Amino acid sequence: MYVIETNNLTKQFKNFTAVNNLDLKIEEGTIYGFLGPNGAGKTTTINMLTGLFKPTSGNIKICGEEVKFGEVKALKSIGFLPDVPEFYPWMNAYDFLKLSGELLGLTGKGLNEKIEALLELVGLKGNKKKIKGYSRGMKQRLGIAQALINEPKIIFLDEPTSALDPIGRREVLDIIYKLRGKVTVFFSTHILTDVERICDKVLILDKGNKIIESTIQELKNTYEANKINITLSTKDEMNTLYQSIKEKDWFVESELVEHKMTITTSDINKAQIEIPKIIYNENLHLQQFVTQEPTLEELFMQVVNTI
Ligand SMILES: Nc1ncnc2c1ncn2[C@@H]1O[C@H](COP(=O)(O)OP(=O)(O)OP(=O)(O)O)[C@@H](O)[C@H]1O
Repeated sequence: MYVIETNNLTKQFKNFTAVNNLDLKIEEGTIYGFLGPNGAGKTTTINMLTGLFKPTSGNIKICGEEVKFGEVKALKSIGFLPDVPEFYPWMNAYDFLKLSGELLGLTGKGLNEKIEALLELVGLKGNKKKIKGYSRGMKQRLGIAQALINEPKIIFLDEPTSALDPIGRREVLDIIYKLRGKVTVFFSTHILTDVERICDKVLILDKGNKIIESTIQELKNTYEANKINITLSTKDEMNTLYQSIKEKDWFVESELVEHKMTITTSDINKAQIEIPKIIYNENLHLQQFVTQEPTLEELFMQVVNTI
């Protein structure tokens, strides 16, 4: 069974289509990266999945239960951290989680134990500070704890790392990673390195359309490497190599820094065979020859530029 399933999910704002016929099938326990440039339709999709926006057409099932706008039944199994979470600044983390739990009908020792475990998970245990003194990263971590308080099967995190510095981002990603296999995490972002670090599966959305959905490795396999990094002994040797390859039909461009060169090629197989032959024939001293895997960023640009 899929924990999140949508068919032809569409949202129009007047004549503008923000999300277009989106089909999702997400398996339990997945860390799912929902990727797209600004304005792609990520927040609109999350708002429909969490019952905040009524879809124009299409349907949504959460844990097999149809999501009907205005009904909370299907939403009992989800937790949600919006892109701009709101807190009561005069409270501390414990009191805030206690209030959040009580609003969901949780009480007593069970709630207390849950709060302690969540504070431990998000690194805020024993922290007595008021939320108004929190950094953005601390607020996001508290927001994740709040999203988990009702022991949801799925949590939706809308751009949880976007406004954070590298340390704050790492802390949030580490928490998400710890949830792997226990909770399904649906996490939107436009930061590609975040996705690369923790996601099992990724979907790229652009202008409301699903462009691609796959594992990161499949994505990398689909989009072949097209760069080779070469290091020779000297800059002169590098110039010799450059003169020999610049007219080749597979040569696209090169970037030279001292005795290191990155070559972009239109035919990685030919380049991998011909460059070592040239190096051998010219008596050049090869120190390093590495085919560079495309980064997710390069893939993203290729994918998003194809339509
Ligand atoms: N209430 C609304 N009324 C009209 N247009 C809207 C509304 N909400 C969103 N849009 C438009 O729908 C498109 C998708 O917006 P959305 O916020 O879902 O994108 P996003 O992928 O979350 O972008 P970002 O990364 O910038 O948050 C945008 O062009 C936006 O201007």
